[in-house]
This record gives sequence, C-alpha cells and structure tokens, in this order.
Amino acid sequence: MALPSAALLPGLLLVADALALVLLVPLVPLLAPLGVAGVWLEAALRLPVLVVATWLLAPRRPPGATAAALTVAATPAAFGTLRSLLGPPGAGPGLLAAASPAWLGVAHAAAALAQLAWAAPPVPGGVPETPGDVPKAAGTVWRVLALTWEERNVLGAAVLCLVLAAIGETLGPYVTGKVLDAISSGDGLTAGAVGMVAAAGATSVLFSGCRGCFFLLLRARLRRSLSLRLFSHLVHQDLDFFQGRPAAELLARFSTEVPQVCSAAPTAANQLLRSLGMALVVGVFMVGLAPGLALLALLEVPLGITTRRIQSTRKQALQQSMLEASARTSSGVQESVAAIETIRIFSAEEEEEEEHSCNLAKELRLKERIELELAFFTLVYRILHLTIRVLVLFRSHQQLRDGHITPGVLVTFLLYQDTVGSHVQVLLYGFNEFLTNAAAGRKVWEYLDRKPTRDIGGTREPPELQGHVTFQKVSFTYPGNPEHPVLKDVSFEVRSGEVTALAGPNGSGKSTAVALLECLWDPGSGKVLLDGIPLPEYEHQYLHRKVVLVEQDPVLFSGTIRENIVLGLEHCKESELQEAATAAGAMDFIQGLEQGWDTGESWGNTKGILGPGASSWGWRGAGESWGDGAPPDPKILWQRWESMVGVGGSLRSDPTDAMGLIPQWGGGW
Ligand SMILES: Nc1ncnc2c1ncn2[C@@H]1O[C@H](COP(=O)(O)OP(=O)(O)OP(=O)(O)O)[C@@H](O)[C@H]1O
Repeated sequence: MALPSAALLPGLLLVADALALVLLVPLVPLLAPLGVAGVWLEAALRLPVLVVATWLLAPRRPPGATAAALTVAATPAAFGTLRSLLGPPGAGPGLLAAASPAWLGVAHAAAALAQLAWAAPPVPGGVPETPGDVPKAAGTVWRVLALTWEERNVLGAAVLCLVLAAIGETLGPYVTGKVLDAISSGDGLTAGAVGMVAAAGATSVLFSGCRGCFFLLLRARLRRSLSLRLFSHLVHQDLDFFQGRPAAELLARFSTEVPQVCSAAPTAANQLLRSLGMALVVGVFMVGLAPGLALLALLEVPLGITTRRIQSTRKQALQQSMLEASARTSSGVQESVAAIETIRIFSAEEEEEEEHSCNLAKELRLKERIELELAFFTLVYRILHLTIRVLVLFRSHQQLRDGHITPGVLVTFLLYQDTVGSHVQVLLYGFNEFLTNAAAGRKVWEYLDRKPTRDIGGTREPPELQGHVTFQKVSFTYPGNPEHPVLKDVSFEVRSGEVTALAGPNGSGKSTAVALLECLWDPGSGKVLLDGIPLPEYEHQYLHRKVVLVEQDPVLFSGTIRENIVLGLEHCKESELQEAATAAGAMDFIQGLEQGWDTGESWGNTKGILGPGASSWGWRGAGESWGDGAPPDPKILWQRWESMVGVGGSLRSDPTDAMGLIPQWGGGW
C-alpha cells in the first residue's frame, strides 16, 4: 500500500537534514565563533536542501511542505538562541552539525509537533455540520483584499489620514518635552513653542476624525458593491439553485455575512497599520537598547502568533457553524410565519415553538463555545505574556548584576516592552479578527463563483407572432428530483385564437408544462416551439413580454400599484397601464384609493388595499378573519421579526407555483 505523501514528508526531511549536516561539518569551525548568528546561518544553509527535498514528493507534494521545511530548519536555531539568552553564563547556542545525532531526532520531533499544532487544530466537537454544500471558495483573504482595492481612492485617503494622525500623536509628546526643556533652561514659554504643541494636537485630532470617517465610508461602499454584485448574481441563477435553499438562508448572506466581510479590511487597516508601525519603531528602539533582552521580549510575537493562529482556525470553524445555525433559525421563523394558516389548521403551534427553541438552543451552545474558547485563549495568552515578562526580569537582573545595562536602561526597556506588548496585542487580535471576518464570506464567494448554466442568449425578435405553441416529444425531470420524470414524450399543440385547457390529475405535470412554456426550465429532451421556433432562440425580454402567465396566487412586490403592474416593462405608456387595469377589472378599485396608482409605497400601506375589492384580484388572504382588520401579511411579520431579532429574511415566492391552466390568448401577443 502506498504511503500518503504527508506521512512520507517527515522521513524525507530527516534524511535530507542528516545529509545537509554531513555537508556542513567542514563549516563548523567557521560558524561556531559567530554564536547566535552562526546557528541562524546554519539554519539558512540547511533550508534550501530541505525545500528541494520536499519537491521530490511532486506531484503529490502535500500543502504546507515548505512551511514544514522552514520549521525544521528554524527550530534548532530558535532553541540555540534561547539557550544562549537564558542558559548559564557561557552557554553557547550550539550548532546542530556539531551536536550528537540524537539532537537531530529531537529537533525533528519538536518541529513535527509544532507543525501538527499549527496545521490541524482539533475540530470543535458537537458542532452542527454545515448544511448542504460545504463552502469551498478558496482565497477568501485575497478576494477581500481585491474587493477593497476597488475602492483604493477612499482607502488611500483613509491611510493618508491615519499616517498624519499618527505623526501628530507621536510629535505631541516630543514637542511637549522640547517645550519643557526650553522652560527649564530659562527661555520661557514662547508663542512658537505653544503653537507647535497646539499644531501637533490639532493635526492628531483633525486627522483621527477624518481617518475614522474615511474608513466608515470605505466600509459602506464595499458593502454596497458586494451586495449589488451578489444580488445581480443571484437573480441570474438557474431556478434549481433556489430549490431547497430557503430564502432566509440566502438573506443571511446579505444581512450577516456581507457586512462582516466588508468590515474586515477597513477595520484591519485602521487597527493593524497603526499598531504595526508603532510596534516596529519601538521594537527597533528596544533592540538598540539591549539586544539580548529585546530578542527575549520579542519572543512573545511568534508564540503569540501561533496561539492566535490556533484560536483563529477554531473560531472560524465555530463561526461558520454559527452562521449556518442562525440561517436555519431564520428560515424556520420565516417558514412558520408564511405557513401560519397551515400551522393553525394542524394546531402545530407547540411543535413549531419547540423546533424554534431547539434551533435557538443550538445557536446558544455555539455562542457559549465561542465565548469559552475566547476566555481560554485569553488566559493562555496572558500566561505567555507573564512568563516572558518573568524571563525578561530574570535575565535583566543577571545583566544588571554583571554591569551590562544600567537601571535607567532597564526602566526605559520595560516601558517600551509595555508599549510594544499592547500594540502586538492589537496586531494579533486584529489579524485574527481580519481572518475570521474574511472567512465569513466563503459562501458569498462561492455563490459569486457559481455560473448559471442556462443559455438565455437568444436573439430573435420577430415583429409579429401568431402564438402557435407546439410541444414536441417533451420529456422533463426536475433537477431536485431526478428519480421522478414529470413529463415523458409529451406532444400537443395550442393554436392561436383558441382557448386551450390542460386537464389532468394532481401532479400530472400541467404546471410544469406551463413553466416550460415560460422558459423557466429547459426540457430534458424534445422541444417547445413558438411559431415553429424553439423558445431559447427568442430574445429573453422579448419572449417574456409575449408569453405571459397569470398565476393563481400573484406575488405582490413592495412598491406602488403602478410599479407592480409595469414590472419588467421599461417603456410602458400611461394609456397601456390604464388599458391593462381596465381589462383586469381593477380600474375602479384603484381610482377609489386615496393615493390611486401610487398606493402602497411600503408594505405597511398595502394593508389598506387588502379588502373585498382586492379579493377579486385574488390577492392572498384578502378578507380572511384576522381579528379586526386585514390579515397581517407574512412579509410584514417577517420584516418585523428581522428588525426585532436582527436576522435577515423575506418571503420566497415559488416560481413553479404556476396556474395549471393556459390562459386566454390569441390576438393579444
Ligand atoms: N420544483 C420542483 N422540484 C421537484 N419536483 C417538482 C417541482 N415542482 C413540481 N414537482 C413535481 O412534479 C410533479 C408535477 O407537478 P406539477 O405542479 O407540474 O403538477 P400539476 O399537474 O400542475 O399539479 P396540480 O394540479 O396539483 O397543480 C409533481 O409530482 C410535483 O411534486
């Protein structure tokens, strides 16, 4: 049985390293006197050999092979550095090439353990699996950065303000110190000195404000751009994309994930750039003051990064499950609100309550888990910080005793260490948040990657249509139910100027035939022809202006009556609008309304038109008994729920819910 390449990797690295060390033995007399620099030089020389060795595993080279080679090369050097910093006086770092072969084994075992902790943080148990298709979109971080780059003007302005505000902040104490020096040297308080302090303060305040404003603007623009892109992608998807995918799940992407993804880069840039700059500058000062102590103190950075990395991977997994769990809770609420009549008829209120309570409990468990892990990792990080602090104090005590540093240097160093510590904290936390927020967009990117498969690129727009429909040996199976063919070799004709009815038992495929005629689906085999031309050859908008469907349950969009009637008709004239309303018998009813055609600016207003008059239009729920007025529309209830509990949602209209009767046609194309 062939060993997987990931299992081969440690053995291969061990052999390659042993070979490299044999080659390095002649260099030991040159490297040993260099101390810490020597061990790092040795690591740098071993690294290319190790990296080249991993290429031998191609084409099944495991991901992370270069990182493994890097860890193996750096582990002995890092150990040697620590040993020389903390070990007994005179303890050198020690070259691996000069050590006994057992050290090679120990170094590789330590590196393998570090790799294991980095690469495979234990997957949190008891977390509900993500439903349906697991997010696969890769490169979420790069995609967030690419999205942010599209708003580079605003980003540039924000970063410029950030730099100017940081300069103002840094200059403030410096200028204040200079003024104090001038006062103490007897020059007195000059207008110039006061002006400098005021200018530094004003610069800091002004640009801090602008910085915040530009980052907020950036976030808003990113949100608009990503929401728009996602929406236009969704409305062009094939219908099978929407099958079995609750609307609330899709809406959760808009209400939760899009804002989270769009806040990733602005928040990170705002926090991280400043902290990175400050940490680097102060870190350089620390190295200048006491290099040995600085190396020891700065050990906190890689160890902190490792801890945060493990935490981040676990948090991302938990958060993904949390997002899925909230999407499921939302779709449960939406379903219950939409199907309230059915629930009432079956007196299933308690079952629904129970299910909702179960969904909420799952969410709560995940939330608790996230918070517990946060507390645990904060504790680990604090212990790490404290340990490094104690080690620095211990080492500085030795250096003070030996006269390598003065008490003044020690105090300055410890103050710097605090500053760097707080900025490193922000860096690690901010970076972790950035990764988590960027990862929240996996499903959004996955949706954006999905291309519709149906071709709607027809071009025919004949000036005249007879309206002669032919079904030629049409067979069709819904993609969501491939086992159950709905239409098998169906052929019939519908002639222009005649009223034709399709009759058949429930589920025999009447609505499906109408959906095929509306070009909502492509037949699996056979053809649907209009005037002898297959439907896909007609231009999309042209076809849908000519082939019209009146559903049993019309969908009412938010907006005015006028907007609902002219939906999809770009240049509809007033006379055509009135003609359509008169033909539908709705003219008197519309004219009787206080705001006429403009009634229903929002869903709240449409309540007023759900009356006996409206019921003749077949508006759902009209005139039913819901207490003292019109029935509360599920959409309104859902919106209220959304604003109350902070989840996204709206109603899904089932596009296949078509009337099983081909309506009157002929002459009116
Ligand atoms: N979107 C869908 N996905 C999978 N199966 C579907 C879908 N829509 C309808 N079906 C199935 O296809 C079959 C035909 O449904 P269709 O609605 O076309 O029948 P119908 O004759 O119009 O029924 P009715 O008289 O009840 O309206 C049924 O078995 C139905 O369950």
